[in-house]
Amino acid sequence: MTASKILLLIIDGVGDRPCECLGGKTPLEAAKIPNLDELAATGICGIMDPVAPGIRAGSDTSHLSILGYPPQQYYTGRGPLEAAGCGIKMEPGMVGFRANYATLDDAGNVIDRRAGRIADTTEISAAVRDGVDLSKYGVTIEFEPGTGHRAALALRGKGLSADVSSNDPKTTGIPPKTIHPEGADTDSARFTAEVCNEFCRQAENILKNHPVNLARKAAGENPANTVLIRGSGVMGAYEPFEERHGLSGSVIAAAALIAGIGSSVGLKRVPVDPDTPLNDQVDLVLDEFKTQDFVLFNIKNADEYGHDGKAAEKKDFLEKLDKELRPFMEMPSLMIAVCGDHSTPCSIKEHSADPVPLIIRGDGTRVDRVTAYDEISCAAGALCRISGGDLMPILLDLIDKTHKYGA
Ligand SMILES: O=C(O)[C@H](O)COP(=O)(O)O
Ligand SMILES: [Mg+2]
Repeated sequence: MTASKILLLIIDGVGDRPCECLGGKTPLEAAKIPNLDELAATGICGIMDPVAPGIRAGSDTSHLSILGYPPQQYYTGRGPLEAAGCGIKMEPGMVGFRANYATLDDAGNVIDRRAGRIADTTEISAAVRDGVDLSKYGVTIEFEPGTGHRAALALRGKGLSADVSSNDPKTTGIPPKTIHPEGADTDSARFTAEVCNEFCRQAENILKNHPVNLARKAAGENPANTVLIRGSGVMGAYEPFEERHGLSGSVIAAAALIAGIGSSVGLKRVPVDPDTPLNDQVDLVLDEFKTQDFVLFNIKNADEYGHDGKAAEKKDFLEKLDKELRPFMEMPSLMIAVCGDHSTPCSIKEHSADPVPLIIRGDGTRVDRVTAYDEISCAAGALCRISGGDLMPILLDLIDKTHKYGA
C-alpha cells in the first residue's frame, strides 16, 4: 500500500549543539522521546540543510524552502509574511514589517528585545494602531499583535519602498538604531525611512506611560515601551501550493509568521494560539486530514527555549511533544515527515546552520538502521544529507505523486 497523505511536522528550532547542563548532549539526545525514536526506527532518516549548507536560515526562508518555494527566487522579506499571519491583508504597494515589543531603560538602551516575553499585547497594540498619526506623510498603518512579543506593521500610501533598514539593534545595551535607506538610496526609500522613524517615535511615546506598562513595572516585569521593526518587504507572488504540488493542504501553526507563510502559498489556515493545548492541536491536524492531502504542523516552543538558552526546558518540551504524537503514528495511509526548520542552539541563543534531523516514515519507505531521533543518529540514516528544497519532491515520490523524468 502507498500512503496518500503527508504530515509535515516541523519542530521549530529543534536542532542543537552539545549543552553543558545536559552532560554534553543535545536536548534531543538527552530527551526521552519514545515515539519519535519509534518513528526513526520504522522509517528512513537523514539530516537536512533547510536552505543550503552553511546558511543560517530564518524561519521564513527555511519554511519557504521546505515547502518548495526556493527563497532565492520567492523571498521578499519577512515583514509581509508576518503581517499576513497577523491578519493584515497585504495589498500591492503596502510595505510590511515584523515588529517586536521591546524594553528600553531610562537611558534609552534596549535591555530586552522581547519585553519579558510579554504574553498579550492586544491592548497596547490597539493603542499604537489608533494613536500613531502619519497623515502628514499621506500614510496610514495597519498594526496587529502576533503571538507573545511579536506584532506586525504595514504601511499604506503613495511612494513607499521596502528598501529600508531596521531599528532593531539585535542585541542589548545600546539604543534602537535609526532607520535609513538600505538596498537602494532612492527618494522613496528615504521617504519610507523617515515614515518608519516617525512611527517608532510616536509608538514609543504612546507606550511610555501606557497603563499596561505601568502595571508591568509595578509587578517587576519589563515594560513593552518600544517597538523594533525589521524585515521590510512587499508581498511576494506565490504559485498556489495545490497547483505546484497537486495536493490540497492546511497549515496549523501558533506562530503568525508560519501561518502567514502557509496562507500566502495557498494553504488553508486553521487558527491556533500558543495556549491551545498540544493534544487539541493534534486533533485539529487529524480533522484536517478528513479533507486535505497535506498538513504543515509547526510547533514553536523548542525554538523559543533555544533563543532563551534554556536547554533543560527545551529537552522537557520535546518530551511533552513526543507524548502527543501517537495518533499520527496510528493513522493509516499517512506519510509522516518530522524535521526542524533550522537549529537554534541554546549555547548561541540564535539560529545556526547546523543541519536538522529528519525522519520520513510511512507505508513503503525504506527502513534504515537508525533507531533514535537526534542530530547525530539521523546523520547515519539512509537519506544522508539533503536540502530543504529536496523534501517535497521526495515526499511526493513516496506517495506516488510524481511523474517519470524522461520517457
Ligand atoms: O521567535 C521569533 O519570532 C524569531 O524566530 C526570533 O525573533 P526574536 O529574536 O525577535 O524574538
Ligand atoms: Mg524557526
